[in-house]
Amino acid sequence: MKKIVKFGGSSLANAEQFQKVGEIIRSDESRRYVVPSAPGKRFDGDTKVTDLLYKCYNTAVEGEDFIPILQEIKGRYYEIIRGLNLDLSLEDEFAQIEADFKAQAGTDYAASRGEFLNGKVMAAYLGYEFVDAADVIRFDKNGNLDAEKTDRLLSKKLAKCERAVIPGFYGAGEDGKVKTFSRGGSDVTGSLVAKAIKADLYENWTDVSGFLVTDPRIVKNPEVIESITYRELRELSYMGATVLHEDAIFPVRKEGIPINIKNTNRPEDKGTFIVESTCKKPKFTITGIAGKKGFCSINIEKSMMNSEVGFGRKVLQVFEDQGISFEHVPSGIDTMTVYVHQDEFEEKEQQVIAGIHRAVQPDFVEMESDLALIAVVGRGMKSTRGTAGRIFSALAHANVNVKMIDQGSSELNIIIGVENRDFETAVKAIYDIFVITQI
Ligand SMILES: Nc1ncnc2c1ncn2[C@@H]1O[C@H](COP(=O)(O)OP(=O)(O)O)[C@@H](O)[C@H]1O
Ligand SMILES: N[C@@H](CC(=O)OP(=O)(O)O)C(=O)O
Repeated sequence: MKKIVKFGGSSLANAEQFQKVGEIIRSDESRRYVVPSAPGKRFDGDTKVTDLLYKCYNTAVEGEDFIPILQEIKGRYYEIIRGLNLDLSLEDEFAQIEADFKAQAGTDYAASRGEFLNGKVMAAYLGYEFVDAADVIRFDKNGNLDAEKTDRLLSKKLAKCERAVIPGFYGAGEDGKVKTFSRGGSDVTGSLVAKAIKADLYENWTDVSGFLVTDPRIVKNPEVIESITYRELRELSYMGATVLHEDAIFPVRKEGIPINIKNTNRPEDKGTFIVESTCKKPKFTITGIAGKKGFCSINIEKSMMNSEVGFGRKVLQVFEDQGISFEHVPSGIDTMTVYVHQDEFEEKEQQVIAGIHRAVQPDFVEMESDLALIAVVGRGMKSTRGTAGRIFSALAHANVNVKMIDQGSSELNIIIGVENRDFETAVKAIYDIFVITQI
């Protein structure tokens, strides 16, 4: 039996958390490969080491004194080292980091040092071998993960390690330059390691007892999802359920390796199992609710749009030419609406509008910003009548105005657009109807 265990920043924020992690790993012989994140927040209002590193590096680039911030980061690691009574010095590593910051080694390199240093501490604490992710996780020249090469390098290296610590979040290009995944990317590293070692299980340890039906920052103590399919999870994590990085699913999904989300502070809780498929019926009609704020809609109207072959393609081409990806495109007979991320769209707004006018000569283009999208996801929805009806009556009761509805053809999810200010109310109302009152 081989398990890979990934611990998030909340599980490694200080020595006390490290001790819990140590106990978890030592209590099961098969927990042989460990992927740590950088130390996270120790308390509400604290700063993650990764954020301190970004700040420190930006200060260096601006030519200002970055040493006090670097000292603060060093303090975080020595607090852990001392608390664990480890005989470990990070002086050489910090001297190197200081020199590299002066030489402006890059933002990704800077951010990656959080995981690099925590990997060193973890390896010393457990007596496991340290494997630098820069040697085994490869990015191509466009900055995308080279999945095949990574798999080859990782499996070759780890075949020779009985027990190893591989820091999360980063790898390197062919030229050796360090590159990180997007935020939360240690989950992806865990998944890549799971695939490479053909793990029986990928345990992802965090500060909640599994994947919850909805975000605990919106609904107090939501129910835990016992089991969820990769497809459902992909929808939820893409739509903002931050507990697992949206790209962490692909490597393990190919191999059918289950992921178990577990709580470092309550290891006895079963957590959530993420699997390829399951005949277990979900406890409720829906599996989960997630959502994101900050979208913008561009509504295009033109009489007889329905008979103009190629209309949609021409409109979407304008977005493509500006490098903007679209989220949803609901359409009517003479209307078509494109939903995009507001931050991506705002700076190119006028070019897009001009482009649409040139491409399709619309009668009318109207925009609306500050919108939120909510995804209601569940494999059980397909076989249940009235799901959409229940959602909309709950939203009407909560006085939420629905701006857009999009039901995927898989019937796995329903996407609802609302105003940003109604977002939390809408999520609570949907949770209530399906989980609390169940009417
Ligand atoms: N549906 C959800 N289920 C569980 N946690 C969620 C969900 N949506 C958002 N979260 C948030 O995700 C957090 C865990 O992810 P993250 O902060 O990345 O943890 P870690 O530091 O362990 O990687 C939880 O503390 C919770 O606030
Ligand atoms: N430390 C990185 C990568 C990461 O995955 O962290 P965490 O596991 O704490 O979400 C970040 O803050 O983005």
